[in-house]
Amino acid sequence: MRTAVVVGTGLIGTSAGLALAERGLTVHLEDADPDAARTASSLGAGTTEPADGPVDLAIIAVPPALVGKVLADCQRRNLARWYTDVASVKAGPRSEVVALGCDTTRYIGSHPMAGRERSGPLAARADLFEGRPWVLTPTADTDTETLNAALELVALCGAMPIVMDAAEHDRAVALVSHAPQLVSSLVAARLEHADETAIRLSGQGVRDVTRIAASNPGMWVDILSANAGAVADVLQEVAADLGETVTALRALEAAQEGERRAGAAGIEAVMRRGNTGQSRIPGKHGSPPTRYETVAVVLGDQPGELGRLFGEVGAVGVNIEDVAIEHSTGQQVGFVQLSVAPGAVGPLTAALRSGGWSVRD
Ligand SMILES: NC(=O)c1ccc[n+]([C@@H]2O[C@H](COP(=O)([O-])OP(=O)(O)OC[C@H]3O[C@@H](n4cnc5c(N)ncnc54)[C@H](O)[C@@H]3O)[C@@H](O)[C@H]2O)c1
Ligand SMILES: O=C(O)C(=O)C[C@]1(C(=O)O)C=C[C@@H](O)C=C1
Repeated sequence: MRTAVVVGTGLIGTSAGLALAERGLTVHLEDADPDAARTASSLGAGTTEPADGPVDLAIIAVPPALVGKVLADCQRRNLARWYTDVASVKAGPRSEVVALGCDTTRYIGSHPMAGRERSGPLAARADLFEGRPWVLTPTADTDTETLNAALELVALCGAMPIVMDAAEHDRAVALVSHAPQLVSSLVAARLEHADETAIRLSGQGVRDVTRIAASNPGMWVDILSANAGAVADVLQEVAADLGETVTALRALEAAQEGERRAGAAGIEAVMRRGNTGQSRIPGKHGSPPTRYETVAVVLGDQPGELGRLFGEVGAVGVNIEDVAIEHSTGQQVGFVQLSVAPGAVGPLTAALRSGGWSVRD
């Protein structure tokens, strides 16, 4: 595979573009929002120039409810030889693809089990998929060549392919992704009106449990709408466990020692079941996660500054692994924090300073 087009250059599409471009593929970028495609391109994920003929693989990285419509449009434009999508649910998009009369021999559903609580191209990173499972959902009519193209995509992104049936996939992710997302949101929702004195004490525990509560609500309504029954089944079991846990906690406050002992046993049981469940979660396969360091650049609030900065970083030959932008209220400047490999900090700082950029110590 030598050429690809990414349709939808948000978090996942841009991360895939970065990984493929890093491995020497020519990647074309498209998005309904031209700014998103331009930003992805300035990060090094590919070009916004259209391809001059069909590419090898089209990667459709749009919200789940749009997969069918976007695939039909891409096939009508003969954008690629093979097509895949990366949506977090698989059965719903597949039904729409069939209903819209798409060529299913050249399409395979897929889902990288890697992501972040942030959306958009600026949250993308080239190593997002490294060592992660990437589900492929071929059907009887999927051409072998289509499956092979998807397997090559997974390998190029450093992920681990797992072939599954779409419905089986959706039941599995209800348990390991969709219900945990809602539980995280529910825990974080308790903080909404909490007293500031309590919030100030937040340590790593609550941060770990609520990280994904920062996720995009619109995208999750889309995902959960396509898997509501399976997620409700998991949450109903969680609710039953919660009910028993509340009863056990109330018993811990009882006057009678026997009742208190029963309460302690109930809490210990749920903690032990949690230990067992947690110990079953496999570690990240493949290479250990890379550690990055930050280079903080002061940016004037003028159009095109961000693109100019990314261009200069690219010219120095440094990969931007992550970006955070902080605007100072009432000031015409912002700070851009570029995450880069530790070895790149010195040369990048020197190059940017000599190019007239203000880099914070
Ligand atoms: N966020 C995650 O953690 C994660 C992980 C794995 C898979 N996914 C799946 O990947 C897909 C993309 O998610 P994301 O997190 O990258 O979202 P995102 O919001 O960061 O990006 C989605 C992009 O799609 C674009 N888009 C919308 N409609 C379009 C259209 N008709 N044509 C072209 N572009 C269009 C948007 O402008 C946006 O740039 C979703 O299907 C999601 O379920 C997400
Ligand atoms: O780690 C995160 O922030 C995620 O959102 C990742 C996560 C997950 O639940 O593991 C979320 C949804 C995607 O479909 C795949 C991955």
